[in-house]
Amino acid sequence: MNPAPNLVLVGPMGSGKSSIGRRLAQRFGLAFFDADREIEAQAGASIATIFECTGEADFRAREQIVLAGLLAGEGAVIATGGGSVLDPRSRELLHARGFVVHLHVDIAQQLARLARDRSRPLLAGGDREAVLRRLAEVREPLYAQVADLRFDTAAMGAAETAAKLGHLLDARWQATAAAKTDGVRA
Ligand SMILES: Nc1ncnc2c1ncn2[C@@H]1O[C@H](COP(=O)(O)OP(=O)(O)OP(=O)(O)O)[C@@H](O)[C@H]1O
Ligand SMILES: O=C(O)C1=C[C@@H](O)[C@@H](O)[C@H](O)C1
Ligand SMILES: [Mg+2]
Repeated sequence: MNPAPNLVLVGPMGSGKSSIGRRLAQRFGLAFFDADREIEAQAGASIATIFECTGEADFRAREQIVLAGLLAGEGAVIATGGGSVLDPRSRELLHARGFVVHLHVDIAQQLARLARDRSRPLLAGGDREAVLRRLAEVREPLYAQVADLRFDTAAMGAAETAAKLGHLLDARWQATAAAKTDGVRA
């Protein structure tokens, strides 16, 4: 059984990890952390600048360290970055320290949701659809590997997704967390 000290959202860019995570934290009265924003705060630079100046490998190293730090805590909702599952150490920690929800979205929806976005460096050059397909091929099995629950967000807006997922988690995660963690606001 998963001790589930944290509620963690994984999934591809535009699946709603940040927007849904913030709403779920409000619903459950828990702290909210967005790993991408924590990386930026620690680096004193935007993700785009990190990619540009020190490269993706440096970003991934930072991502692993930040995620490990967040997962060491308890009682939080954590929105991960889309590539957080690439690192095997992160996958192990996600499994050990979180009730992990895989937010699923199809590529057409991703393209629509991110159409105006200019902050994600992996989408900065050229054929966005091809990039998203390539990322999905590698990552979808990894999201599935770490997930306790898969939730399809395709047909819903952000508020409805958060409400429906929150309701599902009342039974699935909240009960587990309340029974299994000591002193955690659950
Ligand atoms: N279920 C949803 N329905 C409609 N729009 C959504 C939904 N979830 C998120 N969005 C919108 O899609 C955009 C991207 O969402 P968000 O930033 O939460 O994705 P993310 O999974 O955190 O991406 P990343 O991995 O790049 O951090 C935002 O503008 C958000 O409002
Ligand atoms: O899917 C990815 O690899 C990324 C997703 C974002 O959350 C950021 O972590 C960054 O833009 C890279
Ligand atoms: Mg995000």
